[in-house]
Amino acid sequence: MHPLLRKLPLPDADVWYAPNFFSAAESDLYFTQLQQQVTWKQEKIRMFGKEMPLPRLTAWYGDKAYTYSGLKNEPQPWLPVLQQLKTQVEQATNYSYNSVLLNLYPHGQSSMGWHSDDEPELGPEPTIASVSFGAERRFGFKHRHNKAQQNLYFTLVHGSLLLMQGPTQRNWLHSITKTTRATGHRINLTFRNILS
Ligand SMILES: O=C(O)CCC(=O)C(=O)O
Ligand SMILES: [Fe+2]
Repeated sequence: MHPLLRKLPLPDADVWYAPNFFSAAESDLYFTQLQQQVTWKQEKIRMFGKEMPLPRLTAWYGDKAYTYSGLKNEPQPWLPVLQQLKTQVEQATNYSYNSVLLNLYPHGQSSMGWHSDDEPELGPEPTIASVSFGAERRFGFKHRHNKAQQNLYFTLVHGSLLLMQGPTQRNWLHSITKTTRATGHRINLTFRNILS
């Protein structure tokens, strides 16, 4: 494992975190490039028979289509900046990815509800590498089976790398919680490998 990645204390999981995976200068540059070059979309999902805008902007790049939150995502072709990030993340995590989901959270009320990345096309024990730039946000973990296990929260900082693998998705949900604090833009990328 890359020396900057430290194992987080979650039972029944395999989660690693490197707060300063990218330097400050590198992170600032990536943040600006991603904000400007990515084609960000405001997607809608059907919930309880109603069309609801997702509480964040998203983009999907890579080699394969993917169904997420009930949406069929047709991929856009890789951008050089995304390919460069992918290579760095692949070297650090010793794994290869063929897709990336990007999320842009414009303010503190922009969020992601509790979910697992457990779609069948990710396989039984998906490896997911998550990179964050911009504003710091709280990332929550909730155990799916053990009600006595309290939720655990970590702050994902500018230039950080989070790696979730093994039984993590089977045993835990995760989320980005809302905050009433004034918060700037945050960009997150989750690199995934879609099986065919
Ligand atoms: O923004 C984040 O850190 C979480 C993203 C996430 O969980 C996802 O895209 O599935
Ligand atoms: Fe997720």
